[in-house]
Amino acid sequence: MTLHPEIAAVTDRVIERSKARRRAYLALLDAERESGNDRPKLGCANLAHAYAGTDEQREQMKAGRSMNIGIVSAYNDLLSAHAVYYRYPEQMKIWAHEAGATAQVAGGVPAMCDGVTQGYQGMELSLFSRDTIALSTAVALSHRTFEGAALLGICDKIVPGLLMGALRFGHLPMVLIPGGPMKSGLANKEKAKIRELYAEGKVSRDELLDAEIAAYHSKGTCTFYGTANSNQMMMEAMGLHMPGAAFANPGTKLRQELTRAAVHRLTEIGWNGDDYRPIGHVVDEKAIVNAAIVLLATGGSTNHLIHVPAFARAAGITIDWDDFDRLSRIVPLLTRVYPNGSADVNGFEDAGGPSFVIRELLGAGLMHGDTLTVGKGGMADYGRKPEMAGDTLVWTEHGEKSGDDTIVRTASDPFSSEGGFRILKGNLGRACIKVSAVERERWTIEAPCRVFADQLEVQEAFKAGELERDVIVVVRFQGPKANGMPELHKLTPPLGVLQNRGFKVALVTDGRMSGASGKVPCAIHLSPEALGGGPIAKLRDGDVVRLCAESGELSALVDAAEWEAREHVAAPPPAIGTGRELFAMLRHHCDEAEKGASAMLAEAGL
Ligand SMILES: O=C(O)[C@H](O)[C@@H](O)[C@H](O)[C@H](O)COP(=O)(O)O
Ligand code: SF4
Repeated sequence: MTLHPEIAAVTDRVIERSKARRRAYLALLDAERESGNDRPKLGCANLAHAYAGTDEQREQMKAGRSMNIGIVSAYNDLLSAHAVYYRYPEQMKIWAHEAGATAQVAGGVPAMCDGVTQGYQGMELSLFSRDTIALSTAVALSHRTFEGAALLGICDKIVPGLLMGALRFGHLPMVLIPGGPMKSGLANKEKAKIRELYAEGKVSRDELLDAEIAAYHSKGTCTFYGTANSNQMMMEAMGLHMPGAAFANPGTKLRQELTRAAVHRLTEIGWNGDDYRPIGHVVDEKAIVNAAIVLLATGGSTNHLIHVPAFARAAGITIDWDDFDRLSRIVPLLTRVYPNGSADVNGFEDAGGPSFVIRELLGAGLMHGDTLTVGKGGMADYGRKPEMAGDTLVWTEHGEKSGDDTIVRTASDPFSSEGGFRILKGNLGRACIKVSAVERERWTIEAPCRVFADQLEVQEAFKAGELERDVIVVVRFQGPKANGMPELHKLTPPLGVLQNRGFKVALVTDGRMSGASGKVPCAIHLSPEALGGGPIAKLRDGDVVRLCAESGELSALVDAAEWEAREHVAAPPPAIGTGRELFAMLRHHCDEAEKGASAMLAEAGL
C-alpha cells in the first residue's frame, strides 16, 4: 500500500529539519563504535574491575569473544509496573548464557511513580526525573564493557529517559524489555465515578481507599491507557521491543518467553555479526514519525508531546507540534481505551492490541513499513500477535476484524477519521489539547476565567462553591521553568463534577495533565510559560477566554490596547522542600515543552 502523502510530507519535513544534527549524530555512532566498546581496548586493571563482581561468567567475559549485555534497570518496589523487574537480571543472565553471551547489571536508574506523587510536591520533580534517568543511563553505559544493552523500564518518564541516555550510545544494539500490565481490577470508569462522589463529599475516605486499592491491586502496569502504556505502544511502533511484547501480563509463560527471546535476539544484532542493528539506526526519522502516528491512532498520552521531541533530539532528530497536528488530521483513531473509552489495556490486548493497530496502519499506508527494527522481519513483524503454542513462542496473523470493535477498529472503519490531538494558538501563546476523550460539544468554550497559581487553590475554591458556573480555570506558573511542570490530574474530579452539573468547564495551563486525564477539555503545555513573560501571566479573574479545538484557537477576549498594556503578574517564590530546590538548575536551563523541556539536551547543544 502506498504511503499516505501527508505522512511522507511530514517525514520529509522532519528529515530536512534534522539533517545537520542527524548527520553529526550518525558520525558520533561510527566514531564510538570504532573507538568505543571493544573491551580488548580497555586496560587489564579496568577489565579486572569490570569482571570482579561477576562469578560464573568471568572466564567467558575475559575471553571477550561474545557479547556482554549491559542491563539498565529501573526496578523498584514503589511502582507496581517496575516491581516485576525484581528477578529479571538473574533470569536474563541465564538466557544470555543460552545464547553464548554474558550479562551484567550495568546500573540502576530512578523511577518515580506519578500515581504516588500526583497532587503533591513530589510531582514537581517528575518531569526532570526523566533527565535524571537519562544521566543515570549514561553513567551505567559509560563503562565501555558492553556490546549490547537491555533497558528495563515501563512508566511515564522512565522509557523516555532511558532512551535519551541510551541513544547517546547509539552504536550499541539495544532492546526495551517491558513487564506488562496488572490484571484488570475495578474498572477505571468506576474508579473515576467514586472519586467524583468523594469530591462531592458523598462517599467516605475509607470507601475511596478501598476502591483505589481494588483498581491498583498488584504488580504490573496500571491498566489505564496513560503515559506508561502509551510508551509501550510507541516502542512497538519504533521496533524496539520483541514484536508484540507490550501487554503480555507479568508472571505468564508468554511474558517469560518474550523476555527470553529479547535477550537471545539482542545477541544476534551486534556488530560482530552480519545483522548489526544499533539502536541509533533503529531510531531514525521514520521510527519517530511512526511513534507519533501510533500515539495519535490510540489517543495516547499528551505527555508524549513533550517526551517524543526530547528522545528524538537525543538521536539528532527534531519533531514539533505542527508535525503532530498535521499527522493528527489524517491518522484515524483506532482504539477506545480508558480514558478514551471504557476498556483497559487488557481489553485492548485481548481485542487485538498494538499488533492489530500496527497491522491496520501498515495496511492502510498510514505508517512507515520500511524501518530497521529489533524484530528480524522489520515492522511487518509488529503486526503479528505473539502466543504460546505449547512451550513454543510463535507469532500469528490477526483476523480481518478485531476481537471487539468497541475497543479496536480497522483503519477502514475507525472511531474517528482523525487522531485526537490539536494545537491551539492565539494571544495566549501555543498550547496542546487532546480531544479524543472529550465530547464534541465541549470542544468549544467561551467563559470568564478564574486564575490560580496553585492547583490546591483550585480544590479549595471548588469546595467553597466558588466555581459553580461556566468557567475556564487557569492555573499558571506550572511550566518547566517555574516549578517543573507537574501534572494537574487531581483537578480532573472537581472539574468533572462541575461538568456533570451542566457547566461548561475547561482548564488552561502552562503545566501538563496525566495520560489518564480525559473528559474535561484542557489546553495544556501553554508556551511561552508564565515564568519569563508568557501572556498567561497577564490574565485576570473575569477575563473571557475562548478555547476552540475546532478552529484551533486559544485567546483572551480582552481589548487589544488594554491587553498590550497589561503588566505580567509576579511569579510566586520558588518552592523548597521535598528536594525541589535540588532541581533548580534543571528548571533554570530547560527549554520549552515543545522542544522537550530538557536542560540536559539544551545545555549539550543537542
Ligand atoms: O501520565 C500518566 O499516565 C500519569 O502520570 C499516570 O502515570 C499517573 O499515575 C496518574 O496519576 C494515574 O492516574 P490516577 O492518579 O488517576 O490513579
Ligand atoms: S502507570 Fe503511573 S501510577 Fe502506575 S506504576 Fe506507572 S507511574 Fe505509577
